[in-house]
Amino acid sequence: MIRTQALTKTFTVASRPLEVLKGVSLSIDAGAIHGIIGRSGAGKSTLVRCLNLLERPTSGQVWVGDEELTALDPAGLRAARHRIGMIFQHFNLWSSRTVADNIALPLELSGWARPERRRRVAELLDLVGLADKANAYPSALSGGQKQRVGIARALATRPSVLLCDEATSALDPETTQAILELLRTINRTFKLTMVLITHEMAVVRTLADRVSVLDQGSVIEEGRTFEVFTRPRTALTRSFVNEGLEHDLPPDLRARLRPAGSEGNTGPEVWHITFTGPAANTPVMSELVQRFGLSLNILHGRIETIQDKPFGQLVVEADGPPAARAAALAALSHKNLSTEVLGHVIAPAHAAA
Ligand SMILES: Nc1ncnc2c1ncn2[C@@H]1O[C@H](COP(=O)(O)OP(=O)(O)OP(=O)(O)O)[C@@H](O)[C@H]1O
Repeated sequence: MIRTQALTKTFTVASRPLEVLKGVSLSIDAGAIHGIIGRSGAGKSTLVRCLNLLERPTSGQVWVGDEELTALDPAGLRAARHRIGMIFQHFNLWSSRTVADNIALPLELSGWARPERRRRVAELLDLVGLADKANAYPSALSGGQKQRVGIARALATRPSVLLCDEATSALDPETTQAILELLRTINRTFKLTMVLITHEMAVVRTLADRVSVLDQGSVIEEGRTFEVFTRPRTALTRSFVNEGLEHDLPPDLRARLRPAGSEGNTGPEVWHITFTGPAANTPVMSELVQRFGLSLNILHGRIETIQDKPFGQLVVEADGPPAARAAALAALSHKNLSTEVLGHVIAPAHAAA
């Protein structure tokens, strides 16, 4: 449904070229929800704005359906944009228009007659649960309600694609969940293809079928969300997946944690083990103790779900001779468990020094 080929975008900032997208090729199936994650400044917003040509790429092509948007004339592009909805972090509603009139705007622009507009707006208000707010003004709505209006407006002309630029970043966690559920329902009911740009990993975990990781204008990792999150291949993706993990460690231990491989690595190590599939049902920990004579101290554990599939994460402090630890890590890898050495723990006296 959406394809980009070697997309580049260079801005000119203070008379100097700033290369923000460096050859991005994406392919997103019809009906899929595709997440794009990356650090601030990675180029996510620029990329999503290039998908509907709000931003014209410097080079490369964009297709939506069978149509190459980058080859269209202005009239063709205006027509194509009716098939691509977009929602924004700050909703972008017209404050002087009522909720119903905000939703009707794209219908007016594409020439719908008044009776059809009225019918379509009523349908959309029902869909997003705001039938009783038709005549309210945006200033009288909560953030979640404003985003519901944004979603209704984006869907007004029955697009086949919905672009979501940080759609829940301005909302509290509870409202975020409600909006994500609405987006999921819309995706399933209308088989709408969605692109989610976000820095919130929970959003991607909950909704996205696939995810691309953008770093300094290039896609460095792409795959099914479950695979990318349970087996990250790059350090950047690992840091997204492990977000918050270090904060869940006991403060005393966190203060004594040093990077793996740094000097004085004689103390216990801290391992982060991710359990997926059949291995989650085997007594892995007791095997490590019995077979390798390790002493294991469980520091933190959590079960998360990605699109309703559970996976476990365990952080343990592993003590024992280096050879036994290495053998245990090899055994974990043999069981197809993903293990990362987060670091080693130095003695309290050492840390004080
Ligand atoms: N219109 C523009 N003119 C000049 N520079 C721009 C323009 N739009 C974006 N940039 C620059 O491009 C880079 C990428 O910005 P972009 O907003 O795409 O990143 P992002 O990954 O969405 O970041 P964030 O998560 O912080 O929104 C930044 O350095 C930004 O300053």
